[in-house]
Amino acid sequence: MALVSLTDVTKSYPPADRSGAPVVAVDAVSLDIEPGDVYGIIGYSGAGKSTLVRLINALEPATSGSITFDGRELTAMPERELRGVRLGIGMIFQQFNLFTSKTVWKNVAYPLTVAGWTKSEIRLRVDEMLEFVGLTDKANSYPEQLSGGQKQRVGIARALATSPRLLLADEATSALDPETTQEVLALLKRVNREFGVTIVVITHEMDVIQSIATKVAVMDGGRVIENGDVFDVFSDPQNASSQRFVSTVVKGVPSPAELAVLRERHEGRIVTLSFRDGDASQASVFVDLATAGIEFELVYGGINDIQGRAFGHLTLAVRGEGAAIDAALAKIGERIDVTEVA
Ligand SMILES: Nc1ncnc2c1ncn2[C@@H]1O[C@H](COP(=O)(O)OP(=O)(O)OP(=O)(O)O)[C@@H](O)[C@H]1O
Repeated sequence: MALVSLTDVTKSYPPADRSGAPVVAVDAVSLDIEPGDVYGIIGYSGAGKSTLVRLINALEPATSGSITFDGRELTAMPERELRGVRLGIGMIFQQFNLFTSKTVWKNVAYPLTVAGWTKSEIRLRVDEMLEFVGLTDKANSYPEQLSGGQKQRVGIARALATSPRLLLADEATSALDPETTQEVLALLKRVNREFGVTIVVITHEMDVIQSIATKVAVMDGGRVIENGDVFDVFSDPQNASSQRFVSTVVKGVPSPAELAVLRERHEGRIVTLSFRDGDASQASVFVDLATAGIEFELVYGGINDIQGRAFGHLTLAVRGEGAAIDAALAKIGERIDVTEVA
């Protein structure tokens, strides 16, 4: 059973002025987040990601549709019960949202105090969490004495202290430099693997999805326009907006401008070969070209690795006798996608 299930969920806000139309922030979204998923939700600013998060952690009611958490319908639940559900959901933020007047130790202890844990239980748990995030030596520091990465590690320790089943990370690495981002993402991977916590990662950065997510939903104008396994969406995005996001991290097919440069620099025909894990091997394709007496040169592209599975687009300049090239490309085209681009 899905841990979080959204069926046809819509959230609209009243118009800013009386003559305007309502703002549909989330539009007929259906999504299943399974236990153990690291589910990435990507979209540009205004796509509806933060609204979706507020619906999942029941901070706001949906206008229509159904949302279940662990099989329980949230939409009709009384506030007292919703509070219980929220305890099962941890949250981390772009700006960390730590209490600046409390030490690191007290920040992590806070949700446990609210949940009514005893002093000795709290002591054990806070020490355990600080050790997990590698900040035992910072227990008595204040947030302002920490780097951004350390602050987010405190945020993670605090969010996980009460052992939630779901962690919502809303642009949690957007304020961090690339190296610190990778450290925090590595920590989130451990949270997922070692504690079995399901994670929803909201971001506008595709490399965050590439590093950590197992599934991804692309949002645009309040709608989920594409979703599925990260490998499938990265290796074969179906939608123009998804293609734009993918192209920020995957060097794929050359753009028209890049193609013009390639054409100037290289003689012969230019073809793009698209490889996908499970298709023909690169070696067999190159053997086919060589046996047909075709000269070839790799001029653009690369191979990507998504969770141990490879895919990529290799653009070649090929030279040789026209009919021989046609025959070889036709033979290769039976096994992988071949696009003659110039
Ligand atoms: N409380 C609100 N009242 C009115 N309109 C809202 C409210 N919250 C969000 N919206 C509108 O809903 C749309 C989606 O906003 P949302 O913040 O969910 O997008 P987002 O993808 O999270 O963008 P960002 O990354 O900039 O936060 C926007 O047009 C926004 O102006």
